[in-house]
Amino acid sequence: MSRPATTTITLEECDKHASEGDFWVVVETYVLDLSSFLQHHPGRARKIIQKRKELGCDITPNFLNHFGHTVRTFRQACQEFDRTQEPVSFDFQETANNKNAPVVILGKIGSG
Ligand code: HEM
Repeated sequence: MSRPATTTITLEECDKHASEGDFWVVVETYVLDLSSFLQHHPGRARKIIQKRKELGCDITPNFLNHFGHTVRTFRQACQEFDRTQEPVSFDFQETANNKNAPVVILGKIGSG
């Protein structure tokens, strides 16, 4: 069964969102909007920006080096996205008190 078009995003589209105020990355085919979260990343904004410059928008291997609880929080949000097929906004425990720093799963990489 095909997915609704709104949840399928091309790599080319993701590539365009590379500025600090408009910053998307891909982890395990999920497209994440980190525009709000970037400045609150516990490992500093520049770590993510630097990896994105080196690798392009898919930073999967680097994200998967994180603590287990960070990866688990991400995967739970992915499950919710798969269930609802709608964008999912979530907080990591490190930034949960700062409601201005959600990560949003916008969709999944596909051919459009
Ligand atoms: C979707 C959310 C996140 C993304 C996309 C992300 C991405 C990244 C990337 C690409 C790096 C660079 C790794 C490298 O240099 O190889 C990094 C480093 C780091 N991240 Fe995250 N991260 C996220 C969430 C978090 C959270 C929730 C924490 C809190 C536990 C965290 C803590 C760190 C720390 C401490 C480092 C620095 C490690 C070092 O000094 O080399 N990140 N992150």
